Amino acid sequence: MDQDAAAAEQLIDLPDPFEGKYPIRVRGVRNVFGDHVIHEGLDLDVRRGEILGVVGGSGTGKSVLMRTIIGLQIPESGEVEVLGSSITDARDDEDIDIRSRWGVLFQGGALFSTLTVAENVEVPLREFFPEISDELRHEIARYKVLLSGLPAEATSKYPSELSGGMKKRAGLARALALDPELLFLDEPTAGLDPIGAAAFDQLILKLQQTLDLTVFLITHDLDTLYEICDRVAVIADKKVIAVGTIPELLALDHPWIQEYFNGPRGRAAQNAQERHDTARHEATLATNSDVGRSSPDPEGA
Ligand SMILES: Nc1ncnc2c1ncn2[C@@H]1O[C@H](COP(=O)(O)OP(=O)(O)OP(=O)(O)O)[C@@H](O)[C@H]1O
Repeated sequence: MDQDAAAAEQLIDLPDPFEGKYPIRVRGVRNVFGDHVIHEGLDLDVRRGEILGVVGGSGTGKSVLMRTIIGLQIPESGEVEVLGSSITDARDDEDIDIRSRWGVLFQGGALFSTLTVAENVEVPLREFFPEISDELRHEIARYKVLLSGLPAEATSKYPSELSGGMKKRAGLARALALDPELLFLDEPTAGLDPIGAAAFDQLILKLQQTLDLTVFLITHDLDTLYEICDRVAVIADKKVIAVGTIPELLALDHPWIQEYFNGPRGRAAQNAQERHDTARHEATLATNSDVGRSSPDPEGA
């Protein structure tokens, strides 16, 4: 090999500088438990500022993938890069630095049962910012609880005193404690009634827009996918077999994708979404025509 070719190969081998477009990049991940292969050659890019829904049949490895991305599961091979830093190669201090830039809502909330809601929210603040005063830490926790849609009284309640929906909101408040750039949500609407689930969807959407979050959202909830996800990643056959908008996925002829989105529940969610879109459109038209009626006539007629 001549010198130029060797130099070119070296350049190609250099890692891409992090330009912020893909805060999460997963390449060739293989996860195995015993002789059970969960992921084989799994790739995924998550775009900055999107809500990415992650779907797949039960046991296909959605939670294992999330745990791999946040460094709780070490893959047998492959690479995971978050915010430009390798998770798979991270030294301890780097790892801690990156951990403070994401928030996680685990299935079931994973709240400490012996701590109040506010104390739960304070846990990451104590860990990453031990220098801040008690007063400021209490104030931040209270603010995050309110931001998550809980009443102020909830701060002093214990998890056992909360409904399922309130527990999710408390878990969300804790996930938001450090003003994260990335939010990981594992089945956030599971176990909520349809009204509670829809409200939680809207809360996630509002927070994502207000706080400029990138959201990795594992769900089985078709309404959530239609209502708030920008794109959806489908896990099947041990890898991400497709990523795209729902119309893009519907154009694929993979049997699981077709059954999922075009089965009875998928069609019901699609119809519900169409009805919502029509209602929103009509409401916008009605508001605009009201505004038109009450506005002064620009021509002075
Ligand atoms: N620590 C572990 N040890 C052994 N097996 C595990 C471990 N964690 C997960 N698994 C197995 O890996 C597979 C994928 O699990 P995972 O929880 O990621 O599935 P999932 O797609 O999130 O499923 P669900 O939709 O039902 O929550 C399952 O068969 C599970 O039993």
